[in-house]
Amino acid sequence: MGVLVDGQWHDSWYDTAGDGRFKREDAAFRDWLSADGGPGPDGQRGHRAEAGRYRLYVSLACPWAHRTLIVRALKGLEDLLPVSVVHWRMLENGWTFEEGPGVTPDPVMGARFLHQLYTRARPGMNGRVTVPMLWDQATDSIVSNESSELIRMFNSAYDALGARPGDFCPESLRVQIDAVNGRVYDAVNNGVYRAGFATTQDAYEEAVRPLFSTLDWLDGELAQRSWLVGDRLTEADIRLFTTLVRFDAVYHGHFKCNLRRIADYPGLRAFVARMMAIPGIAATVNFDHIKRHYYESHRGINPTGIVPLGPLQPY
Ligand SMILES: N[C@@H](CCC(=O)N[C@@H](CS)C(=O)NCC(=O)O)C(=O)O
Repeated sequence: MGVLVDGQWHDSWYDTAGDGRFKREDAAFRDWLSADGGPGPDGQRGHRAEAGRYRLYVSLACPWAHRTLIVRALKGLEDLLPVSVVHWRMLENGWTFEEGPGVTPDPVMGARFLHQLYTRARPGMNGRVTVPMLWDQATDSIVSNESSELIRMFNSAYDALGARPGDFCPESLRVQIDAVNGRVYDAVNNGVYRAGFATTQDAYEEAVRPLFSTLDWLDGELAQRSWLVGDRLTEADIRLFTTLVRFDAVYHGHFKCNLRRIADYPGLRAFVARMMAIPGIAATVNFDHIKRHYYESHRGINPTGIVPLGPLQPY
């Protein structure tokens, strides 16, 4: 794990010095992919969607990258938007393309490390090298490395190029979707990381308590209806799912989020099963990469790198 400083790679762990709290850095690349190359909703620089022009870099372990893989699958973008998968283990060189089951080599520059693509796009780059990342082969640069924005782009950018119909963030539900996303992001998606990477007892408890009160609330909501917003699958469900599906396998043990398991919540458990049954979604879930990434990469939390055998049947 490391960070780029003036374009040079430095091996370093997250800085929680001071109050013991993990703080997530904002994504560095925030351009927009659109059908006509026009600007994004907040005036971001636009890139025109074209078949085969872009490449999505993901880790199958990463819940943020997983969002983008799900929207890609639901929208049927497999032939329009190729994917490169990094190795699950993220140590002193960050994400790599080391050979391994499910890992795909980088065709853009034969990179060994993902940080080489980041410095190719921005030679003096400062900041973290993260997945997901969308590469533009025409401009030889990065469009975006922010998953919440990438899934909104994929939702419509390829519609005129043969994407499967489907709107996972309809205008009429957007205010509700944003409200649920905000709550789920703070307490659940990022909450598990704030618990796992905390380096003081207070910082840990400050993350775990709202995490479980939010899971209690979500369980109640999903006991009454199938989806979080309206009566259809939306982006809010996809964003919740990628954390829940990892929860019992890694967050419960490795990140010490162990007041309850998702298997103990009838509403949440049924929700994960419902998501897994949607055609295309189960194929985006790789428990081998998920478990091995967390337990083998975070040596400060799990120094031996031993990967637990359970749970027997995650889903
Ligand atoms: N805001 C980003 C966060 C992405 C992120 O933190 N990805 C993790 C993997 S789960 C990563 O690449 N971490 C490497 C690092 O922080 O150095 C997004 O949602 O796209």
